[in-house]
Amino acid sequence: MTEAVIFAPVKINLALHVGPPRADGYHPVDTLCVFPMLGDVLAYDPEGPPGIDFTGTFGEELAGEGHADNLIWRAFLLLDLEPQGRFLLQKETPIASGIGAGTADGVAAMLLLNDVHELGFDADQLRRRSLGLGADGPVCMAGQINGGGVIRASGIGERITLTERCEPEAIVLANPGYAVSTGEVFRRFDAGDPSPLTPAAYERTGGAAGMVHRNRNDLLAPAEEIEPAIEPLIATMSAQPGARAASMSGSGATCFAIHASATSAERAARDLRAQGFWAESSFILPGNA
Ligand SMILES: C[C@@](CO)(OP(=O)(O)O)[C@H](O)COP(=O)(O)OP(=O)(O)OC[C@H]1O[C@@H](n2ccc(N)nc2=O)[C@H](O)[C@@H]1O
Ligand SMILES: Nc1ncnc2c1ncn2[C@@H]1O[C@H](COP(=O)(O)OP(=O)(O)O)[C@@H](O)[C@H]1O
Repeated sequence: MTEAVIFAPVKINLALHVGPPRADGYHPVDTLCVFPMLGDVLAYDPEGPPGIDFTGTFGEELAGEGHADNLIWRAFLLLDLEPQGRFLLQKETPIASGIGAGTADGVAAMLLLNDVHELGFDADQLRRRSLGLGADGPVCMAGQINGGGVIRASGIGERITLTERCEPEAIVLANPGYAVSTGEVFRRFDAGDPSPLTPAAYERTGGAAGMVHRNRNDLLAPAEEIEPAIEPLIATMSAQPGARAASMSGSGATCFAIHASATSAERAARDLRAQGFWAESSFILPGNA
């Protein structure tokens, strides 16, 4: 068998409405996600010695954690497959940063294993099993299978209620350089005595920027309590020439801005890097459906 390679795009929550916790502690959400052409690259050699090698800008950070704890390795368990073979992860995305990159790596591993070992799981089965990667599993699986587009998820993230093509708009991502724990952000959200969940507004009018303007990220305020650099970063990104809307993704601390053109997005990312942020510009993947 030959080595197989897959790209694992990150997830951006254009909208993230959250309700008070359920009895099991998990929170109901209604979220609209898109997938920029930014992410990690995962290769798999089914005949290599068992394990994961790490490379790329953020590879070293993960190498210390060992392969058994990596979401990539969990893919074997979720597909009822005996762990085998060697992965190479080119890690180009910040860890624990609200863009579901670890989850996307796990999803990519599930897709590779399903393909290489001809396991025969269909899209529905893969989506259901991907919940074992975390609440973000199904939305990341749906996004990767669809090649992007707008994916809407509810429940705690397991119910995919919309999959639609979108425009390949220019986008900038920036991170202040601190990992923010998702669990801790949700705990702070609870301390704010949350109101019942309000559904996110979805209309194509105004594209991705319209979806940001019509909605909220309910985790922004609690994330900001943990990482005060978030609000000023959003303000900076909103004020950059060509920016049409800016917000924070997921539980943070990665922020994003939708841009009028690739040129303004590239310039904005360059300026943010010069200010010391991790920043990249790209396009939103339009998707197949
Ligand atoms: C906030 C979101 C928005 O897309 O994204 P990220 O910030 O992680 O990218 C997700 O809901 C995160 O999904 P994920 O990161 O997979 O969460 P999990 O590993 O399942 O859970 C991490 C922690 O968040 C809490 N959690 C997660 C999802 C949810 N709907 N309610 C929760 O209360 C869990 O209680 C747990 O303590
Ligand atoms: N392949 C992976 N990439 C990133 N983080 C991973 C991976 N596997 C396991 N993790 C663990 O998952 C946690 C958060 O993952 P990540 O998806 O990056 O967060 P977020 O959804 O907030 O962007 C980290 O604490 C990290 O230790």
